[in-house]
Amino acid sequence: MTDSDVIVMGGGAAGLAAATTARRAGLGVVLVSDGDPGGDCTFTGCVPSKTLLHAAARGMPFGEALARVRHTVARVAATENDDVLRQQGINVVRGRARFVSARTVSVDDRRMTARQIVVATGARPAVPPIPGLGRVPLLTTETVFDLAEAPGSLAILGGGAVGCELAQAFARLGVEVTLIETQPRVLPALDPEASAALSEALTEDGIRLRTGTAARAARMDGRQVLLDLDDGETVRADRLLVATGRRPDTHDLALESVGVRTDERGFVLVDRYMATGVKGVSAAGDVTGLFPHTHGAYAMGRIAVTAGLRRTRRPAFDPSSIPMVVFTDPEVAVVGTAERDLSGTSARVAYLPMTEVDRAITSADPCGFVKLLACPRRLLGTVGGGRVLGATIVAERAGEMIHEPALAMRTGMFTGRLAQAVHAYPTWSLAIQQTAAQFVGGHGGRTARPAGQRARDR
Ligand SMILES: Cc1cc2nc3c(=O)[nH]c(=O)nc-3n(C[C@H](O)[C@H](O)[C@H](O)COP(=O)(O)OP(=O)(O)OC[C@H]3O[C@@H](n4cnc5c(N)ncnc54)[C@H](O)[C@@H]3O)c2cc1C
Ligand SMILES: NC(=O)c1ccc[n+]([C@@H]2O[C@H](COP(=O)([O-])OP(=O)(O)OC[C@H]3O[C@@H](n4cnc5c(N)ncnc54)[C@H](O)[C@@H]3O)[C@@H](O)[C@H]2O)c1
Repeated sequence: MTDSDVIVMGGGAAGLAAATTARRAGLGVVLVSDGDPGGDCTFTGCVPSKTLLHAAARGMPFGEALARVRHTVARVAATENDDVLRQQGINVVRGRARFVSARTVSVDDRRMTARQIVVATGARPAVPPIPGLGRVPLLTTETVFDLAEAPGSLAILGGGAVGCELAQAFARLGVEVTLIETQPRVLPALDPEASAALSEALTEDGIRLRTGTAARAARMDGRQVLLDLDDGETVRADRLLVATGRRPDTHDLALESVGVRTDERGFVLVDRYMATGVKGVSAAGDVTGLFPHTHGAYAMGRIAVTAGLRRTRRPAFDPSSIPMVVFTDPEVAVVGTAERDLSGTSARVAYLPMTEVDRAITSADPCGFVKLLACPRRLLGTVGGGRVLGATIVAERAGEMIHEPALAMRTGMFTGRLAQAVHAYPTWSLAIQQTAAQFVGGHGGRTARPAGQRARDR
């Protein structure tokens, strides 16, 4: 029996953050990982997908692009492997962890106890119950980066972040891509204008978008996959990638035996301190379903440990000002509240198309926009432009630009400060200054409008 202060189940972003935070606090830590530390982000998520997008944008041949992916994954994995963790004093145990009690975990025939246990077991691709799909050799994000050669054609189910990013990467690598999304638009959870701008870009890349329709059956015809869609069309492709979301990896943890509650999809229920309600047991990362991105997983992993250490001023997880980015070209970046949730309120919207931003004009294709949302401040009203509630940016560098409004939100800044701060010319970020100026006077004839009201001039 091994005894320690903290046992972390899972070696992905959340688990690594929990383990390193605990170690830095001087605690004895056991990290149980059933695979190489790094998890989804390093091996099957962010790192391979961003490398593939980068290689595809530079016109690399498929074989070279996939070799680049393997090389990059190995490079990142080497920064967080067992040796690196052991040097930090983290005791890495390989195997699959399972609860024996709220203080005891088993890994194969080994038992370990700790005062605190962090569940950070992540999520796995979810495959929808489409008749015939079980008999089709499908790809998921766990296998797509292992392809030895380029398929001639690829059908992708799901137009979320994975579907859009990989559709563009494969299309630019010369693969004929059809993207099928049940909702009426790609990235259905985001601002409709962002979906429209990205749809245009994906279509320009030669991707066939089939939105607002579902596959009702899947079958093989020789070596090809056939998908019968609701609207009567049959999509034929050499390979099929399923990117329809993820399910939590909790089925064999014996959570119920220790009283840890899950929602109807199996995600672990936690409060804002990442506590499960069972004393000493917390959870972090994708397994909670709260904010399924690496930086969210890191933040949750840190909080799961630090909140357990402190009685007062406990850090809490607050995703309201954490940005997320879809790394397509153009990038789509979002933080905070969306315009559709502000209709009928006193919130105002400032909008600037990239066709009016000099840096975008100097690039080949000035597509996209910046949209900032702000509301009056208590007692002060719209003085100083109010405070920032959210932003959606579609632009070549949207992923970098989004952090300025995110910081404004996090620090409760007056929106007008973004307009006052002199930005360098001609940067992409200058678009933030120009958009913010619409809350405090105007810019280029544009002023902020009430949320939910369509602008006359796009
Ligand atoms: C294709 C793709 C691209 C993505 N791109 C981005 C991006 O660009 N930016 C971004 O922020 N996010 C991105 N994400 C999301 C990001 O990868 C995840 O949000 C993040 O990796 C979640 O980390 P986690 O630690 O919660 O879970 P995971 O990384 O899944 O880690 C959980 C680990 O626990 C292990 N495990 C499971 N059960 C047990 C057990 N019983 N015992 C021991 N170990 C166990 C698992 O094998 C895994 O290694 C992407 C995801 C995908 C699929
Ligand atoms: N850049 C990033 O931060 C990034 C990139 C990729 C993935 N991720 C994360 O990884 C996770 C998985 O991404 P994802 O894109 O698979 O999930 P998702 O939930 O973001 O998107 C899944 C999409 O599939 C659609 N869908 C569901 N069932 C379908 C069906 N039967 N046929 C066609 N479409 C269907 C949904 O409407 C949705 O648009 C998400 O949590 C995502 O946030 C993040």
